[in-house]
Amino acid sequence: MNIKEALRIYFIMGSNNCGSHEPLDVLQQAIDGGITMFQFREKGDDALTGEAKKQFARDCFRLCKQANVPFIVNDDVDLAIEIGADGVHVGQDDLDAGVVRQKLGSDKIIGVSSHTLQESKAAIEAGADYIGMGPIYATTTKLDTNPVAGTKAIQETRQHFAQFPIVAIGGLQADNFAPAIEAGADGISIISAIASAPNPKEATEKLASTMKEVINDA
Ligand SMILES: Nc1nc(C(F)(F)F)ncc1COP(=O)(O)OP(=O)(O)O
Ligand SMILES: [Mg+2]
Repeated sequence: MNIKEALRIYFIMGSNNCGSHEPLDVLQQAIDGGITMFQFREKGDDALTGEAKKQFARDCFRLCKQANVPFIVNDDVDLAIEIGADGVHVGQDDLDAGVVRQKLGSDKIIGVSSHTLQESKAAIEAGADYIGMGPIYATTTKLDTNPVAGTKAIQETRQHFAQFPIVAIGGLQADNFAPAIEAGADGISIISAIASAPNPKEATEKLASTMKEVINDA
């Protein structure tokens, strides 16, 4: 699979990001709207735990598998292994990427959050397949996020690693993500712009059509 293409419209969701919508319906609409990868991120207030979390993960994975959308699990490496997910995303405070690679093997996708060139270098050396960089803009989705970073860290990492897959994250919407791509990101990670949209399918279609224009201009 081409990781850079998978990163184009990378939807991240948990059951507590969907407001009054039914989470599995939101995911199906996002798939129908053209997301290119999905991250199962069940954490924070009112997040599911235990067997309910596992079952929700299996249900999401089934929808992604039917559509050939890669399914990534956030933080929970054991859950990813148990259900046979396509990969894992870990942050700086989660399990070390090198340990994750040992547990998952070479054929799974490992994503790592990075905020600086130093963290990017470490993630790449540890065997990451992509890095998530941000937050580009202020976000209310992740309460313990780092300060707003803008696109500077993406530019710095891109200058040192011309081809390494980078996805931007943090407060991204159809009308504001272009600078992240122009700075060198291969794609965008989205939570609330899809999960909280009145029509998640149309919101995804808008992001995908805008991405086509931006990528062609970049
Ligand atoms: N979940 C993420 N996904 C991405 C992705 F690259 F996929 F866009 N980038 C960054 C994060 C943030 O990861 P982390 O710092 O561990 O916080 P949390 O576990 O609360 O998400
Ligand atoms: Mg994490």
